Amino acid sequence: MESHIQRPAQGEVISVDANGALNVPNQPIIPFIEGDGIGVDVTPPMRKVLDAAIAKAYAGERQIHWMEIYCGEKSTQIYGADTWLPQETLDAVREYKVSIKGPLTTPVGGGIRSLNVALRQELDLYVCLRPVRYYAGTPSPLKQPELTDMVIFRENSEDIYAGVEWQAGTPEADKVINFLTKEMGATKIRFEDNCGIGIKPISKQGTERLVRAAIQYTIDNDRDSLTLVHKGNIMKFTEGAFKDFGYELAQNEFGAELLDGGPWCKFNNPNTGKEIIVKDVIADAFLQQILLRPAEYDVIATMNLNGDYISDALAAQVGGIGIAPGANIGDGVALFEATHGTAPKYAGLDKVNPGSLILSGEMMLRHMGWTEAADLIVQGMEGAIAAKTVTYDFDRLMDNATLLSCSQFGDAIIDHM
Ligand SMILES: NC(=O)C1=CN([C@@H]2O[C@H](COP(=O)(O)OP(=O)(O)OC[C@H]3O[C@@H](n4cnc5c(N)ncnc54)[C@H](OP(=O)(O)O)[C@@H]3O)[C@@H](O)[C@H]2O)C=CC1
Ligand SMILES: O=C(O)CCC(=O)C(=O)O
Ligand SMILES: [Mg+2]
Repeated sequence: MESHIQRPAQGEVISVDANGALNVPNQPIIPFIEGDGIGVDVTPPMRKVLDAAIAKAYAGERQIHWMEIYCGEKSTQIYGADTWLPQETLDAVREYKVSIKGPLTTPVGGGIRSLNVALRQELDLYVCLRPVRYYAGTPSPLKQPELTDMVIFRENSEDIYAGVEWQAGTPEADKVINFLTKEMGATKIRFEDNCGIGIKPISKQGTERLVRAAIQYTIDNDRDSLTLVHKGNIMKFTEGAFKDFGYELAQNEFGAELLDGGPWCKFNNPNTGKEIIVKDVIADAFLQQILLRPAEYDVIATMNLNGDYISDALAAQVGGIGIAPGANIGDGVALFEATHGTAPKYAGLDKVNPGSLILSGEMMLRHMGWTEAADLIVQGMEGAIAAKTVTYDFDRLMDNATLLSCSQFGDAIIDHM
Protein backbone atom coordinates (compact mmCIF):
# COMPACT_ATOMS: atom_id res chain seq x y z
CA MET A 1 0.00 0.00 0.00
CA GLU A 2 1.24 3.48 -0.91
CA SER A 3 2.50 5.52 2.03
CA HIS A 4 0.62 8.72 2.90
CA ILE A 5 2.49 9.65 6.06
CA GLN A 6 4.90 12.55 5.56
CA ARG A 7 7.71 12.51 8.05
CA PRO A 8 8.56 16.08 9.10
CA ALA A 9 11.81 17.51 7.71
CA GLN A 10 13.21 17.85 11.22
CA GLY A 11 12.86 15.93 14.45
CA GLU A 12 13.98 12.67 15.99
CA VAL A 13 12.34 9.46 17.13
CA ILE A 14 11.68 8.84 20.83
CA SER A 15 13.27 5.56 21.92
CA VAL A 16 12.87 3.19 24.86
CA ASP A 17 15.91 1.76 26.67
CA ALA A 18 16.41 -1.79 27.94
CA ASN A 19 14.77 -0.86 31.28
CA GLY A 20 11.70 0.49 29.53
CA ALA A 21 12.60 4.15 30.19
CA LEU A 22 11.79 6.73 27.50
CA ASN A 23 14.64 8.55 25.84
CA VAL A 24 13.09 11.82 24.64
CA PRO A 25 15.16 14.05 22.34
CA ASN A 26 14.66 17.83 22.48
CA GLN A 27 13.04 17.75 19.05
CA PRO A 28 10.79 14.65 19.06
CA ILE A 29 8.45 13.67 16.26
CA ILE A 30 4.97 13.09 17.67
CA PRO A 31 2.36 11.39 15.46
CA PHE A 32 -1.23 12.61 15.79
CA ILE A 33 -4.60 11.40 14.50
CA GLU A 34 -6.93 14.36 13.96
CA GLY A 35 -10.06 12.31 14.71
CA ASP A 36 -13.60 12.27 13.34
CA GLY A 37 -16.48 14.61 14.17
CA ILE A 38 -15.21 17.27 16.59
CA GLY A 39 -11.65 16.06 15.98
CA VAL A 40 -11.30 18.94 13.47
CA ASP A 41 -12.27 21.36 16.26
CA VAL A 42 -10.28 20.06 19.23
CA THR A 43 -7.05 18.86 17.61
CA PRO A 44 -5.77 22.26 16.32
CA PRO A 45 -6.11 24.03 19.73
CA MET A 46 -4.50 21.02 21.42
CA ARG A 47 -1.43 21.39 19.17
CA LYS A 48 -1.38 25.17 19.58
CA VAL A 49 -1.58 25.00 23.40
CA LEU A 50 1.14 22.33 23.64
CA ASP A 51 3.42 24.26 21.27
CA ALA A 52 2.90 27.46 23.27
CA ALA A 53 3.57 25.75 26.62
CA ILE A 54 6.75 24.11 25.30
CA ALA A 55 8.00 27.37 23.76
CA LYS A 56 7.42 29.21 27.03
CA ALA A 57 8.89 26.51 29.27
CA TYR A 58 12.03 25.80 27.23
CA ALA A 59 12.62 29.07 25.32
CA GLY A 60 13.00 27.37 21.95
CA GLU A 61 15.32 24.60 23.13
CA ARG A 62 12.60 21.97 22.83
CA GLN A 63 9.89 21.59 20.20
CA ILE A 64 7.45 18.94 19.01
CA HIS A 65 7.55 18.10 15.29
CA TRP A 66 3.99 16.96 14.58
CA MET A 67 3.41 14.16 12.07
CA GLU A 68 -0.13 13.47 10.90
CA ILE A 69 -1.14 9.82 10.71
CA TYR A 70 -4.56 8.62 9.69
CA CYS A 71 -7.41 6.56 11.08
CA GLY A 72 -11.19 6.71 10.73
CA GLU A 73 -13.07 8.72 8.15
CA LYS A 74 -10.06 10.76 7.03
CA SER A 75 -8.19 7.52 6.40
CA THR A 76 -10.94 6.28 4.08
CA GLN A 77 -10.65 9.54 2.10
CA ILE A 78 -6.89 9.19 1.76
CA TYR A 79 -6.28 5.45 1.49
CA GLY A 80 -9.56 4.26 -0.02
CA ALA A 81 -13.12 3.48 1.02
CA ASP A 82 -12.48 0.43 3.20
CA THR A 83 -9.24 1.47 4.89
CA TRP A 84 -10.24 2.68 8.34
CA LEU A 85 -7.00 1.77 10.13
CA PRO A 86 -3.96 1.56 7.81
CA GLN A 87 -1.07 -0.69 8.77
CA GLU A 88 1.35 2.25 8.53
CA THR A 89 -0.65 4.08 11.24
CA LEU A 90 -0.17 1.15 13.61
CA ASP A 91 3.50 0.94 12.63
CA ALA A 92 4.00 4.68 13.31
CA VAL A 93 2.40 4.55 16.78
CA ARG A 94 4.63 1.60 17.60
CA GLU A 95 7.79 3.16 16.17
CA TYR A 96 7.42 6.71 17.52
CA LYS A 97 6.42 5.50 21.05
CA VAL A 98 4.31 8.54 22.03
CA SER A 99 1.27 9.65 20.01
CA ILE A 100 -2.04 11.44 20.49
CA LYS A 101 -5.41 11.01 18.84
CA GLY A 102 -8.77 12.75 18.53
CA PRO A 103 -12.01 10.78 18.90
CA LEU A 104 -12.98 8.22 16.28
CA THR A 105 -16.43 7.25 15.09
CA THR A 106 -17.26 3.61 15.31
CA PRO A 107 -18.15 2.78 11.67
CA VAL A 108 -21.59 1.33 11.06
CA GLY A 109 -21.04 -1.99 9.31
CA GLY A 110 -17.60 -2.87 7.94
CA GLY A 111 -15.10 -5.20 9.48
CA ILE A 112 -13.96 -3.09 12.43
CA ARG A 113 -16.23 -2.87 15.43
CA SER A 114 -14.56 0.10 17.13
CA LEU A 115 -11.42 1.78 15.83
CA ASN A 116 -10.54 2.84 19.36
CA VAL A 117 -10.79 -0.70 20.65
CA ALA A 118 -8.90 -1.96 17.58
CA LEU A 119 -6.02 0.47 18.21
CA ARG A 120 -5.81 -0.58 21.87
CA GLN A 121 -5.88 -4.27 21.01
CA GLU A 122 -3.54 -4.19 18.01
CA LEU A 123 -0.94 -2.19 19.95
CA ASP A 124 -1.62 -4.04 23.24
CA LEU A 125 -2.18 -0.74 25.07
CA TYR A 126 -3.51 -2.52 28.13
CA VAL A 127 -3.85 0.40 30.54
CA CYS A 128 -6.51 3.03 29.96
CA LEU A 129 -5.43 5.76 32.38
CA ARG A 130 -8.02 8.41 33.17
CA PRO A 131 -7.30 10.87 35.99
CA VAL A 132 -10.28 12.79 37.36
CA ARG A 133 -9.70 16.00 39.32
CA TYR A 134 -11.53 19.23 39.99
CA TYR A 135 -10.56 22.63 38.60
CA ALA A 136 -11.78 25.42 40.90
CA GLY A 137 -14.75 27.25 39.44
CA THR A 138 -15.90 24.39 37.19
CA PRO A 139 -19.68 23.87 37.36
CA SER A 140 -20.58 20.59 39.08
CA PRO A 141 -23.73 18.90 40.40
CA LEU A 142 -21.86 18.10 43.65
CA LYS A 143 -21.73 20.30 46.75
CA GLN A 144 -18.03 19.59 47.25
CA PRO A 145 -16.65 18.61 43.84
CA GLU A 146 -13.07 19.21 45.04
CA LEU A 147 -13.34 15.96 47.04
CA THR A 148 -13.37 13.99 43.78
CA ASP A 149 -9.73 13.23 43.01
CA MET A 150 -9.34 9.78 41.50
CA VAL A 151 -7.18 8.07 38.92
CA ILE A 152 -8.84 5.28 36.94
CA PHE A 153 -6.81 2.32 35.68
CA ARG A 154 -9.17 0.62 33.25
CA GLU A 155 -8.09 -2.71 31.78
CA ASN A 156 -8.07 -2.02 28.06
CA SER A 157 -7.73 -5.35 26.26
CA GLU A 158 -10.11 -7.91 27.79
CA ASP A 159 -13.67 -8.22 29.10
CA ILE A 160 -16.92 -8.29 27.17
CA TYR A 161 -15.50 -5.15 25.47
CA ALA A 162 -13.03 -7.28 23.47
CA GLY A 163 -15.89 -7.98 21.07
CA VAL A 164 -15.99 -11.79 21.17
CA GLU A 165 -19.69 -12.10 20.41
CA TRP A 166 -22.13 -13.52 17.86
CA GLN A 167 -25.34 -12.05 16.52
CA ALA A 168 -28.67 -13.69 17.39
CA GLY A 169 -29.98 -16.06 14.75
CA THR A 170 -26.62 -16.71 13.06
CA PRO A 171 -25.21 -20.24 12.69
CA GLU A 172 -22.26 -19.11 14.85
CA ALA A 173 -24.45 -18.01 17.76
CA ASP A 174 -26.50 -21.20 17.48
CA LYS A 175 -23.32 -23.29 17.43
CA VAL A 176 -21.99 -21.65 20.60
CA ILE A 177 -25.34 -22.02 22.36
CA ASN A 178 -25.51 -25.64 21.28
CA PHE A 179 -22.02 -26.26 22.66
CA LEU A 180 -22.90 -24.57 25.95
CA THR A 181 -26.16 -26.44 26.47
CA LYS A 182 -25.19 -29.86 25.07
CA GLU A 183 -21.53 -30.16 26.03
CA MET A 184 -21.06 -27.79 28.96
CA GLY A 185 -24.33 -28.49 30.75
CA ALA A 186 -25.39 -24.84 30.77
CA THR A 187 -29.02 -24.64 31.89
CA LYS A 188 -29.40 -20.92 32.43
CA ILE A 189 -29.72 -19.61 28.88
CA ARG A 190 -33.31 -18.50 29.16
CA PHE A 191 -34.22 -18.44 25.44
CA GLU A 192 -32.00 -20.49 23.13
CA ASP A 193 -33.51 -19.33 19.84
CA ASN A 194 -32.58 -15.98 18.43
CA CYS A 195 -30.16 -15.28 21.24
CA GLY A 196 -27.00 -13.19 20.86
CA ILE A 197 -23.98 -14.47 22.76
CA GLY A 198 -20.97 -12.57 24.12
CA ILE A 199 -17.88 -13.88 25.88
CA LYS A 200 -16.17 -12.16 28.82
CA PRO A 201 -12.48 -13.11 29.03
CA ILE A 202 -10.75 -12.01 32.27
CA SER A 203 -7.31 -13.52 32.67
CA LYS A 204 -4.80 -13.65 35.51
CA GLN A 205 -2.09 -12.22 33.24
CA GLY A 206 -4.28 -9.42 31.95
CA THR A 207 -5.44 -8.51 35.44
CA GLU A 208 -1.97 -8.66 36.94
CA ARG A 209 -0.34 -6.31 34.45
CA LEU A 210 -3.12 -3.76 34.96
CA VAL A 211 -3.13 -3.97 38.77
CA ARG A 212 0.69 -3.94 38.86
CA ALA A 213 0.68 -0.66 36.90
CA ALA A 214 -1.99 0.79 39.18
CA ILE A 215 -0.13 -0.11 42.37
CA GLN A 216 3.13 1.24 40.95
CA TYR A 217 1.33 4.49 40.12
CA THR A 218 -0.05 4.61 43.69
CA ILE A 219 3.51 4.27 45.03
CA ASP A 220 5.15 6.69 42.58
CA ASN A 221 2.52 9.38 43.11
CA ASP A 222 2.27 8.93 46.90
CA ARG A 223 -1.45 8.15 46.79
CA ASP A 224 -3.36 6.66 49.74
CA SER A 225 -5.25 3.66 48.41
CA LEU A 226 -6.01 1.39 45.50
CA THR A 227 -9.58 0.14 45.06
CA LEU A 228 -10.48 -2.87 42.90
CA VAL A 229 -13.96 -2.21 41.45
CA HIS A 230 -15.85 -5.33 40.33
CA LYS A 231 -19.17 -7.13 40.26
CA GLY A 232 -17.64 -10.35 41.54
CA ASN A 233 -20.57 -11.28 43.76
CA ILE A 234 -22.49 -12.13 40.56
CA MET A 235 -19.78 -12.82 37.95
CA LYS A 236 -17.60 -14.90 40.23
CA PHE A 237 -15.10 -16.36 37.78
CA THR A 238 -14.54 -13.16 35.79
CA GLU A 239 -15.08 -10.05 37.90
CA GLY A 240 -14.60 -12.05 41.12
CA ALA A 241 -11.38 -13.48 39.73
CA PHE A 242 -10.19 -9.95 38.87
CA LYS A 243 -10.58 -9.01 42.54
CA ASP A 244 -8.81 -12.17 43.75
CA PHE A 245 -5.95 -11.85 41.24
CA GLY A 246 -5.56 -8.22 42.27
CA TYR A 247 -5.34 -8.95 46.00
CA GLU A 248 -2.92 -11.83 45.37
CA LEU A 249 -0.66 -9.59 43.32
CA ALA A 250 -0.64 -6.90 46.02
CA GLN A 251 0.48 -9.53 48.55
CA ASN A 252 2.92 -11.47 46.37
CA GLU A 253 4.65 -8.59 44.59
CA PHE A 254 4.25 -5.63 46.95
CA GLY A 255 4.30 -7.41 50.32
CA ALA A 256 0.80 -6.34 51.32
CA GLU A 257 -0.52 -7.88 54.56
CA LEU A 258 -4.12 -8.70 55.35
CA LEU A 259 -6.06 -6.12 57.38
CA ASP A 260 -8.29 -7.68 60.07
CA GLY A 261 -8.15 -11.07 58.36
CA GLY A 262 -8.67 -9.65 54.86
CA PRO A 263 -9.52 -9.35 52.09
CA TRP A 264 -8.44 -5.71 52.41
CA CYS A 265 -4.70 -5.43 52.81
CA LYS A 266 -2.02 -2.81 53.31
CA PHE A 267 1.66 -2.16 52.73
CA ASN A 268 4.00 0.74 53.24
CA ASN A 269 5.04 2.90 50.34
CA PRO A 270 8.73 1.98 49.82
CA ASN A 271 9.52 5.61 48.93
CA THR A 272 7.70 7.49 51.69
CA GLY A 273 6.89 4.87 54.33
CA LYS A 274 3.25 5.93 54.17
CA GLU A 275 0.59 3.23 54.45
CA ILE A 276 -1.22 2.23 51.25
CA ILE A 277 -4.55 0.40 51.57
CA VAL A 278 -5.63 -2.07 48.91
CA LYS A 279 -9.40 -2.60 49.04
CA ASP A 280 -12.33 -3.55 46.84
CA VAL A 281 -15.88 -2.44 46.26
CA ILE A 282 -18.74 -3.84 44.26
CA ALA A 283 -19.38 -1.77 41.13
CA ASP A 284 -23.00 -0.71 41.76
CA ALA A 285 -22.23 0.38 45.32
CA PHE A 286 -19.18 2.21 44.00
CA LEU A 287 -21.32 4.30 41.64
CA GLN A 288 -23.33 5.45 44.66
CA GLN A 289 -20.28 6.03 46.83
CA ILE A 290 -18.42 8.20 44.33
CA LEU A 291 -21.31 10.65 44.64
CA LEU A 292 -21.81 10.39 48.40
CA ARG A 293 -18.27 9.69 49.70
CA PRO A 294 -15.80 10.51 46.92
CA ALA A 295 -12.98 11.37 49.34
CA GLU A 296 -12.70 7.67 50.28
CA TYR A 297 -11.49 6.69 46.81
CA ASP A 298 -8.16 7.42 45.22
CA VAL A 299 -6.57 5.11 42.60
CA ILE A 300 -9.10 2.76 40.96
CA ALA A 301 -8.36 -0.49 39.10
CA THR A 302 -11.18 -2.05 37.18
CA MET A 303 -12.16 -3.99 34.08
CA ASN A 304 -12.86 -2.60 30.63
CA LEU A 305 -16.64 -2.09 30.67
CA ASN A 306 -16.82 -0.87 34.29
CA GLY A 307 -13.98 1.52 33.51
CA ASP A 308 -15.82 2.94 30.52
CA TYR A 309 -18.94 3.65 32.60
CA ILE A 310 -17.00 4.90 35.62
CA SER A 311 -14.86 7.32 33.62
CA ASP A 312 -17.86 9.20 32.18
CA ALA A 313 -19.69 9.12 35.55
CA LEU A 314 -16.70 10.52 37.43
CA ALA A 315 -16.04 13.10 34.72
CA ALA A 316 -19.59 14.42 35.21
CA GLN A 317 -18.82 15.11 38.87
CA VAL A 318 -16.02 17.53 37.97
CA GLY A 319 -17.29 19.29 34.85
CA GLY A 320 -18.09 16.62 32.28
CA ILE A 321 -16.32 14.75 29.50
CA GLY A 322 -15.36 18.06 27.85
CA ILE A 323 -12.36 18.23 30.20
CA ALA A 324 -11.75 14.53 30.94
CA PRO A 325 -8.34 13.41 29.67
CA GLY A 326 -6.89 9.96 29.12
CA ALA A 327 -4.14 7.72 27.83
CA ASN A 328 -3.81 4.21 26.44
CA ILE A 329 -0.51 2.78 27.63
CA GLY A 330 1.34 -0.46 26.90
CA ASP A 331 4.90 -1.59 27.39
CA GLY A 332 6.91 1.23 25.82
CA VAL A 333 4.09 2.65 23.66
CA ALA A 334 1.47 5.24 24.64
CA LEU A 335 -1.43 6.77 22.72
CA PHE A 336 -3.12 9.70 24.44
CA GLU A 337 -6.79 10.46 23.82
CA ALA A 338 -9.82 12.33 25.15
CA THR A 339 -12.44 10.43 27.15
CA HIS A 340 -15.28 11.76 24.98
CA GLY A 341 -16.35 10.69 21.50
CA THR A 342 -16.91 12.49 18.21
CA ALA A 343 -20.04 14.44 19.30
CA PRO A 344 -21.17 14.60 15.62
CA LYS A 345 -23.83 17.29 16.09
CA TYR A 346 -21.11 19.78 17.05
CA ALA A 347 -18.56 18.78 14.37
CA GLY A 348 -16.93 21.72 12.61
CA LEU A 349 -18.80 24.37 14.65
CA ASP A 350 -15.75 25.51 16.65
CA LYS A 351 -17.94 25.13 19.73
CA VAL A 352 -17.02 22.20 21.95
CA ASN A 353 -14.60 22.17 24.86
CA PRO A 354 -11.07 21.25 23.70
CA GLY A 355 -10.04 20.76 27.36
CA SER A 356 -10.20 16.98 27.29
CA LEU A 357 -7.73 16.64 24.43
CA ILE A 358 -5.55 19.49 25.73
CA LEU A 359 -5.31 17.81 29.14
CA SER A 360 -4.57 14.51 27.38
CA GLY A 361 -1.69 16.43 25.78
CA GLU A 362 -0.70 17.64 29.24
CA MET A 363 -0.54 13.99 30.36
CA MET A 364 1.55 13.24 27.28
CA LEU A 365 4.09 15.93 28.16
CA ARG A 366 4.32 14.60 31.72
CA HIS A 367 4.82 11.09 30.32
CA MET A 368 7.72 12.51 28.24
CA GLY A 369 9.21 14.12 31.34
CA TRP A 370 8.42 17.65 30.11
CA THR A 371 6.84 18.59 33.41
CA GLU A 372 7.51 22.35 33.19
CA ALA A 373 5.41 22.60 30.02
CA ALA A 374 2.74 20.31 31.50
CA ASP A 375 2.54 22.51 34.62
CA LEU A 376 2.01 25.59 32.41
CA ILE A 377 -0.97 23.90 30.75
CA VAL A 378 -2.54 23.11 34.13
CA GLN A 379 -1.92 26.71 35.18
CA GLY A 380 -3.49 27.98 31.94
CA MET A 381 -6.54 25.76 32.39
CA GLU A 382 -6.96 26.87 36.01
CA GLY A 383 -6.68 30.51 34.98
CA ALA A 384 -9.14 30.31 32.08
CA ILE A 385 -11.78 28.56 34.22
CA ALA A 386 -11.25 30.86 37.22
CA ALA A 387 -11.72 33.86 34.88
CA LYS A 388 -15.03 32.30 33.78
CA THR A 389 -13.97 32.36 30.12
CA VAL A 390 -15.36 29.01 29.02
CA THR A 391 -17.00 26.98 26.24
CA TYR A 392 -20.75 26.31 25.96
CA ASP A 393 -20.76 23.23 28.21
CA PHE A 394 -19.53 25.21 31.23
CA ASP A 395 -21.19 28.49 30.22
CA ARG A 396 -24.68 26.96 30.36
CA LEU A 397 -24.10 25.94 34.00
CA MET A 398 -22.28 29.06 35.24
CA ASP A 399 -23.52 32.52 36.20
CA ASN A 400 -21.92 35.55 34.52
CA ALA A 401 -19.48 33.53 32.42
CA THR A 402 -18.06 34.69 29.09
CA LEU A 403 -18.86 32.24 26.29
CA LEU A 404 -15.82 31.31 24.18
CA SER A 405 -15.52 29.17 21.08
CA CYS A 406 -13.39 26.03 21.07
CA SER A 407 -10.40 27.81 19.53
CA GLN A 408 -10.85 30.87 21.78
CA PHE A 409 -10.76 28.65 24.87
CA GLY A 410 -7.44 27.23 23.69
CA ASP A 411 -6.15 30.80 23.34
CA ALA A 412 -7.46 31.66 26.82
CA ILE A 413 -5.42 28.77 28.25
CA ILE A 414 -2.33 30.16 26.52
CA ASP A 415 -3.09 33.67 27.89
CA HIS A 416 -3.17 32.29 31.44
CA MET A 417 0.10 30.34 31.25
N1 LIG B 1 -12.29 7.36 22.32
C1 LIG B 1 -13.13 7.65 21.35
O1 LIG B 1 -12.72 7.99 20.25
C2 LIG B 1 -14.59 7.54 21.61
C3 LIG B 1 -15.42 7.47 20.52
N2 LIG B 1 -16.77 7.41 20.72
C4 LIG B 1 -17.61 7.41 19.50
O2 LIG B 1 -18.10 8.74 19.31
C5 LIG B 1 -19.37 8.70 18.64
C6 LIG B 1 -20.38 9.58 19.38
O3 LIG B 1 -20.61 9.03 20.69
P1 LIG B 1 -21.57 9.65 21.77
O4 LIG B 1 -22.14 8.53 22.53
O5 LIG B 1 -22.46 10.66 21.15
O6 LIG B 1 -20.60 10.36 22.83
P2 LIG B 1 -19.76 11.72 22.75
O7 LIG B 1 -18.80 11.68 23.84
O8 LIG B 1 -19.24 11.92 21.39
O9 LIG B 1 -20.84 12.89 23.01
C7 LIG B 1 -21.84 12.81 23.99
C8 LIG B 1 -22.12 14.18 24.57
O10 LIG B 1 -21.06 14.55 25.44
C9 LIG B 1 -20.82 15.93 25.38
N3 LIG B 1 -19.48 16.16 24.86
C10 LIG B 1 -18.67 15.29 24.20
N4 LIG B 1 -17.50 15.86 23.90
C11 LIG B 1 -17.56 17.12 24.36
C12 LIG B 1 -16.66 18.21 24.34
N5 LIG B 1 -15.45 18.13 23.80
N6 LIG B 1 -17.06 19.38 24.91
C13 LIG B 1 -18.26 19.50 25.48
N7 LIG B 1 -19.16 18.49 25.52
C14 LIG B 1 -18.81 17.32 24.96
C15 LIG B 1 -21.91 16.51 24.49
O11 LIG B 1 -23.00 16.78 25.37
P3 LIG B 1 -24.21 17.81 25.13
O12 LIG B 1 -25.05 17.23 24.05
O13 LIG B 1 -24.89 17.84 26.46
O14 LIG B 1 -23.64 19.13 24.75
C16 LIG B 1 -22.19 15.32 23.58
O15 LIG B 1 -23.45 15.40 22.96
C17 LIG B 1 -19.74 7.23 18.55
O16 LIG B 1 -19.42 6.77 17.24
C18 LIG B 1 -18.86 6.56 19.58
O17 LIG B 1 -18.62 5.24 19.24
C19 LIG B 1 -17.33 7.47 21.96
C20 LIG B 1 -16.52 7.55 23.07
C21 LIG B 1 -15.09 7.54 22.98
O1 LIG C 1 -14.77 3.08 20.77
C1 LIG C 1 -15.85 3.59 21.00
O2 LIG C 1 -16.66 3.83 20.11
C2 LIG C 1 -16.23 3.94 22.42
C3 LIG C 1 -15.08 3.90 23.37
C4 LIG C 1 -15.37 4.56 24.66
O3 LIG C 1 -16.47 4.96 24.98
C5 LIG C 1 -14.26 4.75 25.59
O4 LIG C 1 -13.20 4.18 25.40
O5 LIG C 1 -14.46 5.46 26.59
MG1 LIG D 1 -16.47 5.84 26.98
